[in-house]
Amino acid sequence: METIYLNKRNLAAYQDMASSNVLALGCFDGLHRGHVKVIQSALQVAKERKVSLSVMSFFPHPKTVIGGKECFHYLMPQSEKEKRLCELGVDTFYLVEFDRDFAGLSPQAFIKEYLIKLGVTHAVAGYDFSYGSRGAGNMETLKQDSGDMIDVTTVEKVEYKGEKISSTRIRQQLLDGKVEELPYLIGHSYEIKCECAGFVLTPYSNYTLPAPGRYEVTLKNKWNSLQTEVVVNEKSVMLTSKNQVPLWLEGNLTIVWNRQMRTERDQTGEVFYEYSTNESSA
Ligand SMILES: Cc1cc2nc3c(=O)[nH]c(=O)nc-3n(C[C@H](O)[C@H](O)[C@H](O)COP(=O)(O)O)c2cc1C
Ligand SMILES: Nc1ncnc2c1ncn2[C@@H]1O[C@H](COP(=O)(O)OP(=O)(O)OP(=O)(O)O)[C@@H](O)[C@H]1O
Repeated sequence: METIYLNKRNLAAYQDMASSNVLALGCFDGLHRGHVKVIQSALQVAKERKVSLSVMSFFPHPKTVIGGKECFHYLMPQSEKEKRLCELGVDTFYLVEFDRDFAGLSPQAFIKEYLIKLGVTHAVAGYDFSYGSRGAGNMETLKQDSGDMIDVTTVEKVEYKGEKISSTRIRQQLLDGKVEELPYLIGHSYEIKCECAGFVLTPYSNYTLPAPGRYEVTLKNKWNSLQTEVVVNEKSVMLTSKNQVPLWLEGNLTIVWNRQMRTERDQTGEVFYEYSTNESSA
């Protein structure tokens, strides 16, 4: 998979090199089940049409530019998104620089300069995708904005428990410490890559830590895995003292968040921990 960091300065050069492709559109932070459905739908169209599959995403997240949100909780760094998109069969990943100039493009200008001139013949996105200044363009206007040059597939809402699966919902679940339910939203447990030194696990940037508390997790690298307990503080994760720390834990690790543990007190007032029981099923 080729990743192209696209901006107004290099756009013309990539337009010159463009060939026919199917494009999936959106931010895709966390690559949850709704996102995967969009990309799989686009892959199917690309196979039918025998053309390549592209994904166009925006960085930084539009909400940080439009909404002025300085502290934004990303679910995954771009490097992780690239890895997952490659596994999903994407040939070209356009990461467009989202700045105020870009946000001000009219819907028609965006479709012409960033889709038609980049060889897009079919666009795929979810039912709620929007584009162009003030988010005025949507899935109903896309074909018309392209002067009928681009066909459109709209993916219907993917839900869990009657509500849309969204990156916002996943962020909220993490901030509430409810990691047990995330496999139903993401398709697998939430994972964070980190650096382990002694008892301290320091997450790399652009992940969202679950709320402070105690969790049952799986720690893994390429060769080993260990089911254990950790305590989350403001910015770091600590192995609990009862852990025997095997040597292989030092260095790069992935934390797989399995479930939060509840704090309980026995009759003498002594604190102990139990697995939370509010697990849900699909
Ligand atoms: C060219 C362009 C201009 C945009 N301008 C705005 C804007 O002015 N206001 C806004 O809220 N969102 C704007 N957006 C962001 C979209 O509303 C939307 O968040 C983005 O296309 C990503 O889609 P997604 O949120 O479905 O992933 C713009 C998007 C594009 C592609
Ligand atoms: N649950 C869903 N069902 C179908 N399509 C979806 C779903 N969630 C997102 N999409 C589509 O996936 C693409 C990426 O969407 P986006 O990054 O805005 O995800 P999101 O989960 O809605 O994010 P946020 O909560 O930050 O708005 C868009 O085309 C969007 O319409």
